[in-house]
Amino acid sequence: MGDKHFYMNLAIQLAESVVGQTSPNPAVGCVVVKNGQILGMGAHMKAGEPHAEVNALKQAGEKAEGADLYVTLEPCSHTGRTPPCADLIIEKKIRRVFIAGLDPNPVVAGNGAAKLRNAGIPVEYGICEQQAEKLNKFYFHFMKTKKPFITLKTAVTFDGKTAASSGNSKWITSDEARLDVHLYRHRHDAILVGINTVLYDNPHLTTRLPQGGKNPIRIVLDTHLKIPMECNLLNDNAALTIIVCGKHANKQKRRAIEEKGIKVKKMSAEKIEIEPLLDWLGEEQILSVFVEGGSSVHSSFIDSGFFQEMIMYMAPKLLNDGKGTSAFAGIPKQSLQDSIPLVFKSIEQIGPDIKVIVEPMER
Ligand SMILES: Nc1c(/N=C/[C@H](O)[C@H](O)[C@H](O)COP(=O)(O)O)[nH]c(=O)[nH]c1=O
Ligand SMILES: Nc1c(N[C@@H]2O[C@H](COP(=O)(O)O)[C@@H](O)[C@H]2O)[nH]c(=O)[nH]c1=O
Ligand SMILES: [Zn+2]
Repeated sequence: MGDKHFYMNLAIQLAESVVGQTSPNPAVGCVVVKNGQILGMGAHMKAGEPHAEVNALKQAGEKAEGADLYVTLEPCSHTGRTPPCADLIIEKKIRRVFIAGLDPNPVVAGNGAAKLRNAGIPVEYGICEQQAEKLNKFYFHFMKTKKPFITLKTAVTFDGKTAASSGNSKWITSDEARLDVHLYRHRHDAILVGINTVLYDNPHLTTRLPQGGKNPIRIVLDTHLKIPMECNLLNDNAALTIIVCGKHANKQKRRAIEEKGIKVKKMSAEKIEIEPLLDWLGEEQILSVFVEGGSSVHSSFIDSGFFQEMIMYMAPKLLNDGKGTSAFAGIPKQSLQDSIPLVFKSIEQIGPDIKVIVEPMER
């Protein structure tokens, strides 16, 4: 592995360590090297704080002059909440810049690299580009679509049920699988469930990992504001919570919920439609949403065509309950031709369960 890839992999590892905490900014890592000696390493810790290049160059100090700089995203050339990194790199007299990929943010895209070249600093890019892009797939998707990246997650028995006909669903999958789910909660900006999940499970929808983790914004789709006033989500103050309702939802109920400091988003239509919801979430700078169910919510995302990834945890349990809740409750289909083509991305065992990740096939 050439030394270019060695140092870019180190920068990617730095970026990987901060995934989940930099939104709405990308997770970025940077390494400053001269004569095979690492002079500085840095990552972007949090939106609004210094960028990865600033942190790495600070560590390198005056020795940065004539050094090489490896960074997992094209250095910014604009002043958002922080000054442009490209200018700092020029000021510090860096010799060469290596970047994994261009920044899809239209404000930056290519300008950072051009600014460096115009200042006489050669820029080479495309080093470990796929790995770096995968790291920031939420950010890249958002910059392209201005809508959040949607991950659907469901947990089913071997016969595809998410609950017995009694409504009971505790528990389908193992502690190990449920712990894996909390990693996704940490990495997504928001978690979303339907009102039935709230009525049946009274969930907290918080991230409970041994190492801690960030609680995502909690979103409940509740067209008629059926949410019980005494439920956990409205009373545990664990995270920013948004209840989404339809145009005709009861005004008194809306005010009562808002008095608890909970945001109520009233859509302009009677029912909650997915595309306008995603447009609004994008405007709110929410770049990724983990949709944890239930079946009717999953099906509305699937029938709308707005989902980028689906994770299914399957337990080695056979409920064999003909009236049990099926994982999906979409509109009736005439034939298999109407099924949605998927691509299996990975299949792995987690404890006694299996975890399958699929993506919709690009049409
Ligand atoms: N019933 C199961 C799941 N059920 C998932 C539902 O969304 C449930 O409301 C939440 O997990 C509630 O829990 P919390 O208070 O938010 O931690 N998910 C799983 O992965 N396995 C299962 O067995
Ligand atoms: N996080 C990051 C970059 N993020 C880029 O800068 C934008 C945010 O700018 P600001 O509001 O000033 O923080 C963000 O949308 C993305 O285009 N750029 C970099 O050079 N290095 C970094 O570490
Ligand atoms: Zn920057």
